[in-house]
Amino acid sequence: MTDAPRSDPFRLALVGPPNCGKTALFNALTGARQKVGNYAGVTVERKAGAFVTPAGQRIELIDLPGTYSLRARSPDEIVTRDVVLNHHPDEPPPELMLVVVDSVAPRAGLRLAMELLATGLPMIVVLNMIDIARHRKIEIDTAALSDELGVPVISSSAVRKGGLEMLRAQIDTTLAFGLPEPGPNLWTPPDAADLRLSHRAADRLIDRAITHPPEYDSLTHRIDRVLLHPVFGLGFLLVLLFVMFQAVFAGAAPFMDLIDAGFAALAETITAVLPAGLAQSFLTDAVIGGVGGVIIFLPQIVILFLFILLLEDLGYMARAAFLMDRIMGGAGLHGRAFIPLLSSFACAIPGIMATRVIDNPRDRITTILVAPLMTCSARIPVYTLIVSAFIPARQIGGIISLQGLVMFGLYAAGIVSALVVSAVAKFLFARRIPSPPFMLDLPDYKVPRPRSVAIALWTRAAAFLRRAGTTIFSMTVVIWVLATFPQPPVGATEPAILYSLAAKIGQVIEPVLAPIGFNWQISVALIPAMAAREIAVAGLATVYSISDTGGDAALATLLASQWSLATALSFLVWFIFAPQCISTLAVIRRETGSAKWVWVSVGYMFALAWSAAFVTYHLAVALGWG
Ligand SMILES: Nc1nc2c(ncn2[C@@H]2O[C@H](COP(=O)(O)OP(=O)(O)OP(=O)(O)O)[C@@H](O)[C@H]2O)c(=O)[nH]1
Ligand SMILES: [Mg+2]
Repeated sequence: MTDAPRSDPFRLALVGPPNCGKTALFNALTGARQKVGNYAGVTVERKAGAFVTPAGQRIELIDLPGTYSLRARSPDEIVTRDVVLNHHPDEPPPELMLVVVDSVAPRAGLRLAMELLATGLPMIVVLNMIDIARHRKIEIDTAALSDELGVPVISSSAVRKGGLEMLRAQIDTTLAFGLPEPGPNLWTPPDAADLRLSHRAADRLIDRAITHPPEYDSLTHRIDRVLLHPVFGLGFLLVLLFVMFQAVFAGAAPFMDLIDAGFAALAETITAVLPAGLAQSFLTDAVIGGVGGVIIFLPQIVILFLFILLLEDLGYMARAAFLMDRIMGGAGLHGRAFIPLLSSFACAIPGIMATRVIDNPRDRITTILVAPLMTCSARIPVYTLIVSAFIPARQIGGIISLQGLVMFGLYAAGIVSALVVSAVAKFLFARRIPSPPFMLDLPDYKVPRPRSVAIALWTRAAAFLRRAGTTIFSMTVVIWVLATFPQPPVGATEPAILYSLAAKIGQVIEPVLAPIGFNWQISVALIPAMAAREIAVAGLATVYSISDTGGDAALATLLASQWSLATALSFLVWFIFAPQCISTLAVIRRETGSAKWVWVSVGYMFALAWSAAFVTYHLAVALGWG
């Protein structure tokens, strides 16, 4: 037995099948705030954190994507395999594995534990979610499991107070006795027959050590009889999405008014205190008009994220994927594409990363190509601004807001075009290759915990505000400078902004965008908006408030008086398709490992954006909305 703690940290890794609570354990042990969710494939990257055991031993803990076997197929599983089998030359292998097993559905985890024994690495088997198992009166004989496997087996609950005590104590015990030298690595990729055999071995283990109460008609099964019903289930999903977008639009309105009033008061104070001039213009036009004009959308973004987080934690995501499988399959999308695409409603970047759960490279690339068409939260400010400026705030039938309906239509347009593009891609490239069958574990429903939802919501709201304070702010400053300088010559008769560099740049680009009804002000806002879509709003706000000499009219009012409905519609359609986000393109480059797919994305999306906007604009003009 060694007495003093080792000075350099021990390297421990969390390994286990998807959705067994590895990240929840990681967060609970290290105090990190990595994303957890009640569906398979939440973690797709390796993440490291640190903590100190009760005995004072420093630990470096690695959280890994879930996998059923080291015979990795999809890119996320390969991450796990490479850490466990030490395929990274510059990273030492883990010294101890914490093999996490879902106590309620232990088969996959126990089978994996048996497979991992062959790697020769020491391990502790952690029966997680023991709180649920106890609640269901599932009896687990950990001593028997430990005897059979020949390794320590303890139980834990990542979400209950005191649920980690045994795990911490066991880590100390294992380390105090000195880790055994890793045995020889005898692991070989199991084939189908090996897997069948080892599943049977896992079943024997379960028979010996785990007793289930007879006939447990769980709440999950009862709920699923309705929610997975081919007709009611799909109806429920549609109603749910509809309510979600109505809530995003209508529920946020009072809060947005409040923020708006706050900024208006601030602008008034500034105009009263500072003399008219560059400083006043910078603060009111760039900072308040531009950045403030984006921050106003925080309530909508928070409501959208709240819905997504609740659905993720409840365990509804995998059900929605199951319901959509037929429809998506018809469009040539893999069933596993659903969760990445739904995540893209928040932001295409995590959405594209989530495609790592798709093992077939062709299916994965198709999903990556269409993910940016889903309406990400950065489009919310753009859509809301134009919708509130041009669509009357009427109620249909007294309950459904017309503006909310148009928003819903914009989201639907993104979804439908993603389906069409993937169908075309399938038709062009892969007509004869059948898609493999879709298998996705349906997790048990879990009541979301308010604390973790609140933390996750705060993390996302903070990220939005940080973006407003950094990327959006700096781009807005650039636009303000361009729109302010050079200043008009003495005795100039035209509006000052027409002498600025921005006007000159806008006029150069205008010929390309004039056929789709865009003026030079829009052209000026679009280029910096490549850094983030919200900048289009901040940019328009800055340009229009610099040129607005009449006072402090809201941007929506200004736009309504300056743009035709045809231009507004064309602008909306442009933002459905245009690849206005450099970060997304960078992630496509990284995840596909080639610049080719970046060019394919940029090319098809700009082409689609321009032609769809062209058709929309001319159709609208023909209808007399020019
Ligand atoms: N009741 C209960 N819920 C838990 C426990 N551990 C995790 N959960 C929940 O189970 C779900 C899955 O947890 P994650 O930590 O995301 O699972 P994971 O193993 O990291 O999943 P992947 O990253 O997809 O492989 C989440 O909804 C957690 O809140 C537990 O001990 N008890
Ligand atoms: Mg995880």
